[in-house]
Amino acid sequence: MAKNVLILPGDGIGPEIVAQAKRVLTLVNDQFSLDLTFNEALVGGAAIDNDGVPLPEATLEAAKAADAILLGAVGGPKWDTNPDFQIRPEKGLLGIRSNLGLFGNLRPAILYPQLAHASTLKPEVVSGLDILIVRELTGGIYFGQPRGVREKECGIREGYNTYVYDENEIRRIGRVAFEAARARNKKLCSVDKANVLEVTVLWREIMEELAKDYPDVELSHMYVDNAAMQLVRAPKQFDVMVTGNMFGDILSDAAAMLTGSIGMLPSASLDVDGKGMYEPCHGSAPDIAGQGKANPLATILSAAMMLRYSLDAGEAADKIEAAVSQVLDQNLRTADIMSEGMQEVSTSEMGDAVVAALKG
Ligand SMILES: NC(=O)C1=CN([C@@H]2O[C@H](COP(=O)(O)OP(=O)(O)OC[C@H]3O[C@@H](n4cnc5c(N)ncnc54)[C@H](O)[C@@H]3O)[C@@H](O)[C@H]2O)C=CC1
Ligand SMILES: CC(C)CC(=O)C(=O)O
Ligand SMILES: [Mg+2]
Repeated sequence: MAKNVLILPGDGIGPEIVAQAKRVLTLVNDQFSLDLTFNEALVGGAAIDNDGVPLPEATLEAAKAADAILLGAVGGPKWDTNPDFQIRPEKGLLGIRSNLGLFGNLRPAILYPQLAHASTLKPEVVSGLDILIVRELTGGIYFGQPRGVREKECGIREGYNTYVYDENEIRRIGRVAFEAARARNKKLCSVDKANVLEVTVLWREIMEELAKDYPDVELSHMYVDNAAMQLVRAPKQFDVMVTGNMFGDILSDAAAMLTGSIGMLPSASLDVDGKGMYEPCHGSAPDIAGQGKANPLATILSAAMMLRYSLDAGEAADKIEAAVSQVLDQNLRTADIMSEGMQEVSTSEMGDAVVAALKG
């Protein structure tokens, strides 16, 4: 039966990187007779420009109807000064995540051995790195109410947000993380700030409670400030990390650099049934948009995750990941992962190389 993939290019480098991932998907669709169909819709700044809102009703309906979603990135300076905070590109992305219940964000940080020298960290610190950050995606301070900017009685303005998780939200992301750890090296580190924030005292308590169901998984806890430090000091001590929305956002960008570039880090955002949206961990990179400099590999690897997790096409996913490895073996590098002796290529040339490797 045909399966529909909704493509949301978004803003900045979004359309450039998604175009390369779509070429790859179109090719494996033929090679593996996957019977995929593709639709496209607007989200983020592109949707604000066209429809006046970052998440048009038609886009949300198409997202709900799709079997899987591939997103580029949203945002950019053009919309950053919009006085109505609801009419910001990022609200479009957050709206899809919450409306579709995509609470489970998997962000694997894997160092391709060919890129050991592209990382800003010493090769011996990062070589062989393979960690998974499990980030809660539809709760925490990014969604908590109340929020806003108000005026105090004295006339001074104050901004406020609410960091809130209920125990069910913690339990369901905890289960995702324990299951992932069970399928990997059976080590789970829960990251919190339980020395300061009550919400994360509860988080820690629920993780401990869940641990009783997973006696084969070794659970540890770490404060987020230490976790940020440990990630750059000795990242290979981690197997799976689980944390809330904001801490996961920050730690995964830090983890991205361990792999050589944020342009290498894919992600999956899954609901309770495993339906998902797939996107690179980075943003719309306005500083390099339109210049053919963006690394499309995180998006191509996100497409591979989509095939594996939502479209029952694990073999096609394996083939894409092998093709990415092959182009790195050919010494082809976009600017962000460029190092001495390598050949610098543009976004579309990197796409050409992956397509050529897939055609073998
Ligand atoms: N998922 C999403 O759609 C996200 C959107 N954003 C939005 O993106 C915009 C820019 O945010 P920034 O903080 O600058 O983060 P960013 O991730 O867009 O860029 C940070 C740095 O990494 C570089 N970079 C990012 N992706 C790259 C790639 N594929 N290849 C090569 N270099 C790459 C950029 O050139 C920039 O120097 C903002 O409007 C922000 O809100 C930020 C993060 C996630
Ligand atoms: C809404 C996004 C801008 C959040 C983000 O940075 C991310 O999901 O990585
Ligand atoms: Mg982020």
